Amino acid sequence: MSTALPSGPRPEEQPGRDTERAAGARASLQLLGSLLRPVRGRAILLAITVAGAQLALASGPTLVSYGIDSGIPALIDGSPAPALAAVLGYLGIAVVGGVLAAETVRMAARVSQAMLLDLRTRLFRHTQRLDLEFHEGYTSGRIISRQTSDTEALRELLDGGVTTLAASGLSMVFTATYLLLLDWVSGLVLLIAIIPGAILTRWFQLRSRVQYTKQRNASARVIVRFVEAMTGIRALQAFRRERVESARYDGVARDFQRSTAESIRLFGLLDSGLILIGNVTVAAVLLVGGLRVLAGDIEVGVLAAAVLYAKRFFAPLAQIGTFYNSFQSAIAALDKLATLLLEEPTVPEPERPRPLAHPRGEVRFDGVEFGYGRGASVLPDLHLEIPAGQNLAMVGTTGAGKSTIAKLVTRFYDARSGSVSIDGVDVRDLATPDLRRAVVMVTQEAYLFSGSVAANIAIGNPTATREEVIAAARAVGVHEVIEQFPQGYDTPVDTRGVRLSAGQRQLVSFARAFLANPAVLVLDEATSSLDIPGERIVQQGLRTLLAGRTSIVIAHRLSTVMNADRVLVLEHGQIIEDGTPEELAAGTGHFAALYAGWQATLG
Ligand SMILES: Nc1ncnc2c1ncn2[C@@H]1O[C@H](COP(=O)(O)OP(=O)(O)OP(=O)(O)O)[C@@H](O)[C@H]1O
Repeated sequence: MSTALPSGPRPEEQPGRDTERAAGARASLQLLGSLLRPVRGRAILLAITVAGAQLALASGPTLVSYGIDSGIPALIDGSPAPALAAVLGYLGIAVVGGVLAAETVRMAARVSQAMLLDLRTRLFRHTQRLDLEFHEGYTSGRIISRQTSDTEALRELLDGGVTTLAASGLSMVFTATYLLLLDWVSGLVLLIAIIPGAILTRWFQLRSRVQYTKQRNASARVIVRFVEAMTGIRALQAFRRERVESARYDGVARDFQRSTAESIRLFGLLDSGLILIGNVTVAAVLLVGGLRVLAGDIEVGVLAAAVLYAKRFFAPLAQIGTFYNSFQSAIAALDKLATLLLEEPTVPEPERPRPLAHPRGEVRFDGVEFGYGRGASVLPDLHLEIPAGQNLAMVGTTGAGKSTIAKLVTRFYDARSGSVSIDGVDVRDLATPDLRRAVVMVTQEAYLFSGSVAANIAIGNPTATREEVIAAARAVGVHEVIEQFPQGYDTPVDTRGVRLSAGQRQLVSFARAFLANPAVLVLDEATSSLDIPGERIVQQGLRTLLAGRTSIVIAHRLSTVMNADRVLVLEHGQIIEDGTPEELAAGTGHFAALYAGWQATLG
């Protein structure tokens, strides 16, 4: 499994062509739309609540002006009702605004969490469905960031960002509107002040976009250095590279520190700039309003309200600026997620699958030509017939195409031309469950999922009873080993339970395959050298597993090869020798030389 994280801008982040961008934006919008659809009722209610809260809060200064201009004179005249109405009104909108604002947070969290849950499960199901070609090309580091940092970026935006942005925008619109209605001259002063505010915000956006990219890249480099050093810790310590690696890590960590400090400085400039513009606007409104009060054009209460409006107008701009980066990264994340969700498996399900109820296990390659992606041919023209029940061992130099043949039988990939068939049925015409029942692949890594040993074996056949699981373990010779674990078959195989040795893992994966009981077994034999008793047990288990079924084994051990019914020697995707092990060993070809070499090492 590759854990390499890309350094620098990832290919998907590099500027694409306009059409691709437009397609990406369309895909993003479609994804957002499809996530919103199930929660649209709640989202509309949320929008109404946000608008209601802002409308209520923005009416505060108007009530103040009413209180000053109408309430106080009436109070002096002995009528307290208008002043009381103003005070109670103000209290009322404070309560309504507060309640609605709190409700906004609660509702936004519910809407966003529902959308994110939907997105997360969709992502998991989708990436799980995608074929090996996709997974071999898409590094695990990237797939992890889709599920983590990208969904997190979206969460930040959906949880609070969108509502804050909407609330800020609405607050500015309502504030300006109220002021224009109350006194259009003061409103005009406010609108003029928008110009420097907008220029400053735009400047900040441009600078911060550059700075933010720098910061993200610097942060990615810190992670890459860390992951590389930790995954290569054995080599690092063995070759005493600690000092060199520390120096390299210090370098990237310092870069990250510098770019973060620069980002904070930019925020500081935006904030103080906006405060300055806000205060100058307040002074201008006060000056213009004061003169108008003196001239008798407006009342003092209106001036007070105008000053309050001017003060509250610029506050949300800083928030919009702060959210700009989150907004940017959420858009980028959405684009990447939408692109991933549009990936289609390159091995499609057949439209009209042909049944294969009782496979015998005859495998045929007819004129198969295959290469990865658009790359050169790995298998130029393969013809191969494996009768049902034959044990076939494949040997050959590295890169000869052995694993590729295995991946075509299991239909992890499709041939470019020609056909691969089982019992005369093209694998492309088999429904996935039929194919997976007929062909099982056991890989070198013998992957164990977290859970008990029994659960790991039962993956071969989820409907198997405990007796059947034990019988499978017995058959491949791992029963006694499992019995010795603290909780026997119920022992967890993760950090809470036992750590299985390489040989034990192989045996558990043999038991799993035995339980699956496929007609065709494809096996990439592990290269790991076991101690001799371990080796013998594994060999015995292997023999039981292979007995009575067709098997294609990428063989690394002489004993496996010599036990096979037939051996293929491959070179550059071509079969250069084909025969029984004895025949080939007695001949003068590649296998004979390989056999002689093996014999020599055995001493
Ligand atoms: N996912 C892939 N994408 C592109 N090329 C690949 C991929 N997997 C294998 N290849 C190429 O296909 C050729 C055959 O590889 P394959 O893994 O089938 O060889 P192999 O005989 O199994 O080798 P080994 O014994 O080293 O595992 C090699 O040239 C390899 O570089």
